[in-house]
Amino acid sequence: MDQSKEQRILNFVLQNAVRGDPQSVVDTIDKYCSQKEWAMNVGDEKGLILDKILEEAKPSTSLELGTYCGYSAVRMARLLKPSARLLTIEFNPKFAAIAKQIIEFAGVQEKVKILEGPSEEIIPQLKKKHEVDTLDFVFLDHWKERYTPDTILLQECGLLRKGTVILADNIICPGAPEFINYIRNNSHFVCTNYPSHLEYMKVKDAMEKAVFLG
Ligand SMILES: O=c1[nH]cnc2c(O)c(F)c(-c3ccc(F)cc3)c(-c3ccc(F)cc3)c12
Ligand SMILES: [Mg+2]
Repeated sequence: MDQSKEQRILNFVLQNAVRGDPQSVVDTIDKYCSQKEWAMNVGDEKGLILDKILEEAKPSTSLELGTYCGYSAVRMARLLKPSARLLTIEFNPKFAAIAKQIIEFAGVQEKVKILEGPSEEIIPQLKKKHEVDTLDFVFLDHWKERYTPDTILLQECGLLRKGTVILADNIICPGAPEFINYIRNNSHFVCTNYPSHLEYMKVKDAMEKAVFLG
């Protein structure tokens, strides 16, 4: 059976990256996806914005919505302090299986837990089943139509605290206009826009940071 693009990305990592070196895994995926096959990783340019905002937040407990191949999970985990944890939710079981292998190859599996299933089902389980108190950092990078309902769900489940940082990818391309309208007109959030470009392309994109005020 023909290999999937995600399987080809995994194979390229296994053959070209350094086991246990998360930076080499990030660089190797960026090399493959910029030179061989485009893929929807946050990429190197927006990845630097993610790095800076994550380092400022110094989170103990982080949540990612949209694992895909694990690129941003590895990218974030490489910057987390040893006791910090990243939970990442992926709906597609094939993507989750690839991400598991890439996260393990990078050597960050102690910090990262992949939760397979729909975000609307898993978010309400985070406190009791996954022992989360509140979240310090949230990276929205799944389906744009879920950005707003999942942000509301996180609030309803008591998972946000004063100062929780939410960072959303793809604000321009493919765009999340409904989310932008919601979050910028919500007095419980302070928003900042970070113009950038679509991963591996010259197309304009942006990320939006929203800090929860409680
Ligand atoms: O779905 C996504 N999740 C997370 N990040 C994404 C991302 O960073 C992207 F750049 C794209 C994207 C944007 C432009 C394009 F032409 C193709 C794909 C998508 C996306 C959008 C619509 C789809 F039908 C499939 C994928 C995503
Ligand atoms: Mg994205």
